[in-house]
Amino acid sequence: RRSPKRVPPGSLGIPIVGHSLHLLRAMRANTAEKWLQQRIQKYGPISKLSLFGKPTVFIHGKYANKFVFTSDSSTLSNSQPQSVKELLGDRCLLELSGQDHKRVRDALGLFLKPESLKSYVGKMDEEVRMHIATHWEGKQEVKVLPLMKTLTFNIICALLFGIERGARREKLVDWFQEMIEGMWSIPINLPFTRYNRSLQASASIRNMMKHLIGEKRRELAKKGVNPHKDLISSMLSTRDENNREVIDENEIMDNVMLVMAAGHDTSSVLITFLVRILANDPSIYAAILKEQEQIAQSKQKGELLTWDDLAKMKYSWRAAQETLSMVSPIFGGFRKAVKDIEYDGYLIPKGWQIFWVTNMTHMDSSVFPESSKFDPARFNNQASIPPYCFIPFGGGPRICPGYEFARIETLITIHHLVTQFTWKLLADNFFKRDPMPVPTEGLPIQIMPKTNITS
Ligand code: HEM
Repeated sequence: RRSPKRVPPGSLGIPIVGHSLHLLRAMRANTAEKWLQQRIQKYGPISKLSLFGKPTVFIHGKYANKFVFTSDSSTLSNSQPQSVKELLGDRCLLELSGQDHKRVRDALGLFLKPESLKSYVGKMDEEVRMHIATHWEGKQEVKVLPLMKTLTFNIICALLFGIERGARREKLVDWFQEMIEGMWSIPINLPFTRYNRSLQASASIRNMMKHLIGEKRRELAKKGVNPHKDLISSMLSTRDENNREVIDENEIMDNVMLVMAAGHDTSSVLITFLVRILANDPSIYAAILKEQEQIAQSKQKGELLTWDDLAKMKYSWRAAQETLSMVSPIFGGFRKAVKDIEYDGYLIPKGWQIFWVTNMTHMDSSVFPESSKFDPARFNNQASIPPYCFIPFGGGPRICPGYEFARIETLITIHHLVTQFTWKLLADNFFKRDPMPVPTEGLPIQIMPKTNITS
């Protein structure tokens, strides 16, 4: 019998740096899962290490996922590495717990719930058409990842924040890329560090956002303005029974930063890797094309897609889910022990981090047979997937609120790409994690428009 006072095996490494460099190096070589498997072989299923300046316990498997996603705020709080907290701010959803988390999440949820999203489908379709006309038509080669980041960022700016196209959006997209690259980094702020560059980008974004929030506030003061026309206006207008603002300006700022970062960098990865699969596997391409052509044929020329059309894209979404399973945009996450916790016979001391990893269960053959085979059919019967095993969007009360938003933009984009183009990869299949998956050279492809193929 183990003593309940014993912390898990492993070592905490050297102060501050700990194992962060090992993990980050393995992520860049795309061997992070192997690195974690080696830890499991050496120390067993639970082990201690030190990541991003904090003592950490690594746990995995379906019970670990359930523990992470369902423990309430008296046991676990959400905790991000110091770098994430500094870059996004300490009032963003990722840092809030209990009632505070619920209050802010409810306000965001107003915009991201399916009933609201139904009305965005046509607008999203317009953004995707405009993107393809500008960046794909007439081209022979494109780089998919940077283009998908531009597209998903434009969608977020237009639909959620009402930020017009132009210089402001373009500056923002560059700053966000710079900021996101330092999300998981050792928090040493010296002029030559990645962390320092990300902090500078974060400060520039905040400055611009401050002006934007001011503009929205002034607009709201005018008569007849719809207080729910975008996410910022809506958060500024949410009042309690005493007509006081429910979400203060710091919370608005930090959550705008979070939604912009979380909302575009993830979906762009999903669409990019789906494009990669379609280039590698003609049978998946053919099945998606069949489904999408049936929908295209049912529409007039130029008619926008609708919510009902999306409901017919069942196979396409299963292929997207399988892509998420194989290359999860989010590698994993952190929680913090609010008190001493006894977990599987070990002590997790108060204040320590808990590190969960997304695709440890996706790649577990006892849960997903032949897990390394790309097989969208495993999602035919969603109820057959055991709870807390397919977790690209997390789970429990913190499950990603942008799930539907991501589904809609992915399906609309894939609809237009497969019905208008075929493509061929121009680089190898390697990808690194930085911390998001980045394919070699951003996935350059040769594109052939459909009309040229048939003529
Ligand atoms: C393929 C696309 C996406 C993936 C794979 C993804 C994945 C995730 C994951 C794993 C989490 C963390 C869950 C946890 O800690 O338990 C999360 C949280 C979050 N995501 Fe997403 N996400 C995606 C798209 C989006 C979009 C489009 C938005 C917004 C428009 C969004 C907004 C958020 C927010 C605000 C949170 C924090 C939720 C909270 O702490 O309560 N995500 N996402």
